[in-house]
Amino acid sequence: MSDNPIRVATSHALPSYLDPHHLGPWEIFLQQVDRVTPYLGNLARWVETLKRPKRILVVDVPIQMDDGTVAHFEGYRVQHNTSRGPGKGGVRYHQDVTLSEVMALAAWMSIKNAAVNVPFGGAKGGIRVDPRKLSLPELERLTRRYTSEIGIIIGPTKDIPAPDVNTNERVMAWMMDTYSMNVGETATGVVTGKPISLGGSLGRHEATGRGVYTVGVQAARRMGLDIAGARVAVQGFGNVGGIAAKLFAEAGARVVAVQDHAGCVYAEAGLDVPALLRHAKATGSVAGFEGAQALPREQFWDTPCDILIPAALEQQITEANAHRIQARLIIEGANGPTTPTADDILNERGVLIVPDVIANAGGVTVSYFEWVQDFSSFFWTEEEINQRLVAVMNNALDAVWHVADDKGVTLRTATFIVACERILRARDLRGLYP
Ligand SMILES: NC(=O)C1=CN([C@@H]2O[C@H](COP(=O)(O)OP(=O)(O)OC[C@H]3O[C@@H](n4cnc5c(N)ncnc54)[C@H](O)[C@@H]3O)[C@@H](O)[C@H]2O)C=CC1
Ligand SMILES: O=C(O)CCC(=O)C(=O)O
Repeated sequence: MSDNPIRVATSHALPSYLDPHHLGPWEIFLQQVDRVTPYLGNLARWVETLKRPKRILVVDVPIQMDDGTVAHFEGYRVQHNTSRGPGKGGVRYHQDVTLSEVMALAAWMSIKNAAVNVPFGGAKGGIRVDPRKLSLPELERLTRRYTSEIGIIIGPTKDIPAPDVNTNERVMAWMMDTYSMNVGETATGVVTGKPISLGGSLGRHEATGRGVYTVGVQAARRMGLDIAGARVAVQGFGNVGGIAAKLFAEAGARVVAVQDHAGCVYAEAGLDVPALLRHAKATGSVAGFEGAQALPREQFWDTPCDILIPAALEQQITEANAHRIQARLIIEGANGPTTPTADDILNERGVLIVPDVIANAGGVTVSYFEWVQDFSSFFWTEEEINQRLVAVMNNALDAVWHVADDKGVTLRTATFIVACERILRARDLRGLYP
């Protein structure tokens, strides 16, 4: 950190574009920053930087529907912080997406990218739409129009989108194609999570779930919890939850409960995860899976288990259900699944939480590998990717574990300490103009 005595005026006022009564996940992020501030030393003078996204773009996305009418959707791209490199983070399609939610998701990307030390800032995007209600051509038109609208701020060296909830390789291919058409050259590096034949990376599809599994195994080992035979409950059975469940089952764990948006299934002896994945792919949900007991969705939180993996949406573990959770270890596959109050309850109960900003960083880590491969046009084997991924995840977890032990804080606060120091040191070194 420089000794230059820059004085930064601080103001705790919320940005005027937010409704103070409906801050949602952004409020959680602000509380997490407040918790870490006392540990930041002189860098704390820059902390307000984290409480204000660098850039916010809200776009109208009009498309022609199949019946000839024109529908308008609200889209967002938020670049939270770019002190350490271009913005990086996924794009979510969901009917409940809001600006404050995308702000929080972008901010968690800044923390996550710094925690695993990939050279990116944090960004995130979203469209307020229920994609299940669109036909495939409507979804393509929506994606292409959205990409054109945010095209003024994204780019391979500016901000690089990727998949998130309800987006996938196909959506990334459309985004890449639209951006490329608009700039007049094929720009594979503008998005990651692409199909392999379009500059995608081997291992990216599985990377987030593999990262969740990798840190889960490490954390379990440190707690003396055997993965073989451990009971695992998973909320969300998409890209992250589905693959994490598969890897835990392959390692001999019993995946006893899975809940998704439409149902919850339970089997004390362990679910047949490959069969459940086939069922969910064919029907769109785990609901109706034969060979398992159907539970009311809310009962998911009471299921006897050793490891809980929330891998759906934010604010799922709250003060209302934190007391009911029976797991000893929670590995956050989702972004922001635990509210700060629930965090405190679980910590007091001795439940170990591997926070989202480490646990689900495997996806962006392999996105970084994809971006590097696209720039060099030289592609690595899946074995190389997975080895590098496991090394990054293990090193990051080791580092934050050490900080947590050293300072007597939770893994979440330790991860925020490591990440905020990296971001704010970069900010400090860059200085202000003039
Ligand atoms: N895809 C990726 O590479 C990464 C995703 N994440 C996070 O992981 C979480 C899941 O993302 P993906 O697996 O990619 O999404 P996805 O769209 O592939 O799957 C989402 C899953 O969550 C379920 N779900 C949705 N609403 C639910 C609800 N109210 N209750 C229970 N289940 C519900 C869906 O049924 C589906 O099974 C999100 O928080 C996302 O931000 C984090 C890092 C990277
Ligand atoms: O792969 C990426 O760039 C970001 C994935 C993402 O959105 C996330 O980690 O939450």
